[in-house]
Amino acid sequence: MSFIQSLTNAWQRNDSLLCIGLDPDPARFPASFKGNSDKIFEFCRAIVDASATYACAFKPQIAYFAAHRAEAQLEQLIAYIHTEYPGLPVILDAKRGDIGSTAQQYAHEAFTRYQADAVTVNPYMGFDSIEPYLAHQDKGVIVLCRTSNPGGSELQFLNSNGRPLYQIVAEYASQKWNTNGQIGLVVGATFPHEISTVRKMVGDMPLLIPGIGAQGGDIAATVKAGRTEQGLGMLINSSRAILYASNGSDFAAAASQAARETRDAINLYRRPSPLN
Ligand SMILES: O=C(O)c1cc(=O)[nH]c(=O)n1[C@@H]1O[C@H](COP(=O)(O)O)[C@@H](O)[C@H]1O
Repeated sequence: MSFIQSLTNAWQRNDSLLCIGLDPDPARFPASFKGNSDKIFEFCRAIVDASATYACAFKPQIAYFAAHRAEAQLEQLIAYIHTEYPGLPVILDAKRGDIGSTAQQYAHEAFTRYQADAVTVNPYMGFDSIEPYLAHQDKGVIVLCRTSNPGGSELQFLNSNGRPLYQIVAEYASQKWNTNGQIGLVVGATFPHEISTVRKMVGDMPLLIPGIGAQGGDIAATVKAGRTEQGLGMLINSSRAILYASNGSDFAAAASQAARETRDAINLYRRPSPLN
């Protein structure tokens, strides 16, 4: 099944637009695991088991594994999610960007080594740096467009033929590059106005929207700006606010509660109503 099909099923099955980011930082683990990078899989497995029912996807961030020489634990984690929660997509957050021959290796890494269902990519080097990912035709390719960080504006808002550069990315991604329906875009929850602009430009294309929770993005404004007519179309990501909802022995229960509350807060605004 393609990434887009599994995502659409997961949106509906779990009644959720919440993507849970897996950014394991051993320094923030609860006391029994704290500082122990051999426990990354165990920590993430507890989070996954506690929160999968409230999620439409999981998004492990590769740096949090590679920095601790925990790539094998990342492989184990993605395999675990696929086995225990079949149909729930895993997005590898890698944000790679390189010349075609190297991008081919990065695509192999994401889709063959790690078996991810989708990957985040950086479009700065142009279409030939994205094309090798699209060769994996059932996989999703999620292109950075208007990122959540304040510094993103330095380049993404630069005037390009009368329009900010991020709009050119949205236009190329939706009209030139998306020949097989595999592409999504990253638009930060910290910029709801831009979410709304991108949504108008790209129809129902999936938007990965990080920036709620620890980065302070507003859930109501985000959902109203990004929702499609069907009340779908978004993967709204939260990582730290769920992973570290508690640093005590109740961390998994706290993550479960944070995930449920975040999913429910998102669902309040999924469909237009006289109140929203
Ligand atoms: O591609 C991403 O996932 C991403 C894009 C972006 O614009 N901003 C952003 O925060 N992210 C990632 O989303 C996650 C956000 O984490 P929290 O701020 O803890 O919810 C991190 O793993 C970031 O690397």
